[in-house]
Amino acid sequence: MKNKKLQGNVRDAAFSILWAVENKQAYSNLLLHQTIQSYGIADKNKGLLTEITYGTLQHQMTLDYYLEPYLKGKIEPWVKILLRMSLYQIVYLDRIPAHAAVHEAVEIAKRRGHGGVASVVNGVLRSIQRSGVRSFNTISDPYEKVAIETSHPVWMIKRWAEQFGLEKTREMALENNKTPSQTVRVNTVQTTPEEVIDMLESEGLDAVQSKLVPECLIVTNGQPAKTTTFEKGFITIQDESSMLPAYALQVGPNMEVLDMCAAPGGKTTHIAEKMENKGNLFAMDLHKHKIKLIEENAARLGHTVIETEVGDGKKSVERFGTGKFDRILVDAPCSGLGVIKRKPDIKYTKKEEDFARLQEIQLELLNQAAQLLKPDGIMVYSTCTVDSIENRGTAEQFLKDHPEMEKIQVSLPETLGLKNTGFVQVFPQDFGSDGFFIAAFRKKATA
Ligand SMILES: C[S@@+](CC[C@H](N)C(=O)[O-])C[C@H]1O[C@@H](n2cnc3c(N)ncnc32)[C@H](O)[C@@H]1O
Repeated sequence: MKNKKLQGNVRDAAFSILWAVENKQAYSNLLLHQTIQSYGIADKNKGLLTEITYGTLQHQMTLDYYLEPYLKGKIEPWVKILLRMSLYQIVYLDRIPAHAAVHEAVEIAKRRGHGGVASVVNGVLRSIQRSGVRSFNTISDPYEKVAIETSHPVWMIKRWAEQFGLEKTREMALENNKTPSQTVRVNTVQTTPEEVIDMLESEGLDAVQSKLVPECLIVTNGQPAKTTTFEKGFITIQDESSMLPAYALQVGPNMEVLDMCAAPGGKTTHIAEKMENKGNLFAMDLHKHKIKLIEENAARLGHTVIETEVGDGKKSVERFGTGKFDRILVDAPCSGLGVIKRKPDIKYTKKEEDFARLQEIQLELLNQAAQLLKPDGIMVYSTCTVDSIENRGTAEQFLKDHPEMEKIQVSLPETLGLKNTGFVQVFPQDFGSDGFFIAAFRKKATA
């Protein structure tokens, strides 16, 4: 393939991202920002670029299923990517006329390859356009059918089906292919939701208060990260589910608090707000470059209560000693299966063998947290995944290993209306937010 980039061209930019995701294991969300800059994509076209890139990734296996009958013989990998993204536009984007998608595909094929490739691309796309896409009804295996229909690997569908049932799995997988909503958290130390709605409106954005978490606003139009309201520290960009751990922690002013896996600081800054910026809040993370992000966020929001610390949570007793904290959040590294809607490439890069290793790390971090906690102190374990082994499995194993700890009800905003059975698993389809897990523990006063 010739590496002929066409400045300002949305489809060429989308193609280059999809190529890098498939061949260089690049992350689509990071690459999208870089590509917008390097291609000089106009503001009015950024939405379309995002839609084509994420949409193609989200529906990749379905698109391959549609393409398969037309791809006789060997086809170069880059041509397949071009076909996928063009077919995505034809099948899923009503506002793009099919002839425009085919025309753009042919132009890219000519520029990056040659006339022969362009005529194959033209032929395949026009044939599918004429005959329509094939049905899923011929797939007899029920797991494979859901996997192809929703574009998730078969092992993932089987694993979820065993844990939650096939119907719930299908609902979740379909939800994962929707566009995520944009939510922001109001910095309640500085302002109120009503004031922020007015500020955002005066900058041309539309926002409404969420019915679930009181300090959460849903932005229905515009880019909140580009506003003065954001720059001045009145809001944080955060998914609504990620706002729940600070509630579960039952944290208040003048406490000694540790956020053990803190970067980039979304939850640290929320905890600081619940502490009314009074007390001591240590924000630890293993990676130095990520610590900088916490510091930038804290400075922007005006949170002076936060002290950052590069360190390994697995060695935090060495650092802090035992019985030091009133509250500890362990927002642990996890498989991230709850955020597929935002990072569709996770579906294809995760491997089932990653899971056992993750539970080991999670248990090591929780084991340290238990020792760091004061008697009667509360710790919260959270993940952004939907997997019973890492979630309930890790939480139950932790309780077995630590008789000095007891499970407590997860404290949540009442507006959420979640039936609280001790551990809370939010599914992506419950509220349209990320999939998330929360468990809360208290150290027995006699411990
Ligand atoms: C789920 S993310 C945390 C997100 C963060 N709490 C927020 O809300 O913005 C998990 C974090 O754990 C960090 N991490 C991984 N292993 C760690 C360890 N052994 N000790 C401390 N932090 C670790 C990663 O660098 C990553 O930033």
